[in-house]
Amino acid sequence: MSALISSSALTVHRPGTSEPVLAQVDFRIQPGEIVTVVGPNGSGKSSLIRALLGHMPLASGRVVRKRGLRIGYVPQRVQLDTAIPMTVRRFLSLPTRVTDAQAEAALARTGVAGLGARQLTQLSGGQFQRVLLARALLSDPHLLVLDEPTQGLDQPGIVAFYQLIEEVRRQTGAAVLMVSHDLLVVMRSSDRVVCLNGHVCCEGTPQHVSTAPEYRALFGAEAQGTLALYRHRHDHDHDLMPAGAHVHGPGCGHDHTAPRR
Ligand SMILES: Nc1ncnc2c1ncn2[C@@H]1O[C@H](COP(=O)(O)OP(=O)(O)OP(=O)(O)O)[C@@H](O)[C@H]1O
Repeated sequence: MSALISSSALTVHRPGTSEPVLAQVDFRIQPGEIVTVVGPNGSGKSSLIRALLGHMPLASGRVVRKRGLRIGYVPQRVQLDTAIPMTVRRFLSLPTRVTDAQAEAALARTGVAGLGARQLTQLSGGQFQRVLLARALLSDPHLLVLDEPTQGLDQPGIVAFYQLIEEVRRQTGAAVLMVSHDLLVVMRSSDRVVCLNGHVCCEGTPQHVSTAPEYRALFGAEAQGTLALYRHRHDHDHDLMPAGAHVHGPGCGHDHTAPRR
């Protein structure tokens, strides 16, 4: 299966800096995959997204986007000019005009049906994120790209938004590339995680990344929480079997050094 976007040895500089913001990044995302990029502030996550989308020049390396690739992009920040009133319906027709039926269907799909007449400035943070997602879906994308889509949401709002992303993937088959700081939710919802700090520190399944020393060094105490998630995702019960006698199911791979439940 050919990748939707791939990069090899991608290196980018920011204006006025001599050190690369990102160095030698090899990356790929396949159709239907959910890939999340994590990393500390300033580690180059947004730069990677922008370079992959062709929104910033490469210092060296290569990016290949599949021919005819349709991308739905939800940027990290949207500047709303509060002096210019704009309804959700009108916003959905920017930059490409859509019919009322298309607009309403997109809002329904992201759980904000009936908000078309509302002013953008009157939406809650969670509603606004869903409207942004609805707009990104209007182009029927092969790939959804979301840069910190849950910023400013509370924990239930974050969980609900990720559930929505998984639902959208199920319904549309679109791949999803995300930047996120919500480590626990990321680990539950992604197929693959890329841990970045100017270069790729580690990558792989959430289970692999959460146990990688590089990830634990970067995220410290927070990493313990995601590790615990896997230590408790056993496929058998220790209490029912004598010590050492249990059998692992495929992919269980839990840590025997962890305290037993
Ligand atoms: N417009 C810009 N001009 C110059 N340097 C920039 C610009 N935008 C970002 N940088 C620098 O590039 C580096 C990487 O920034 P980037 O926004 O890619 O990181 P990030 O991992 O997405 O950070 P965050 O988690 O804080 O959003 C940082 O050192 C930042 O200061």
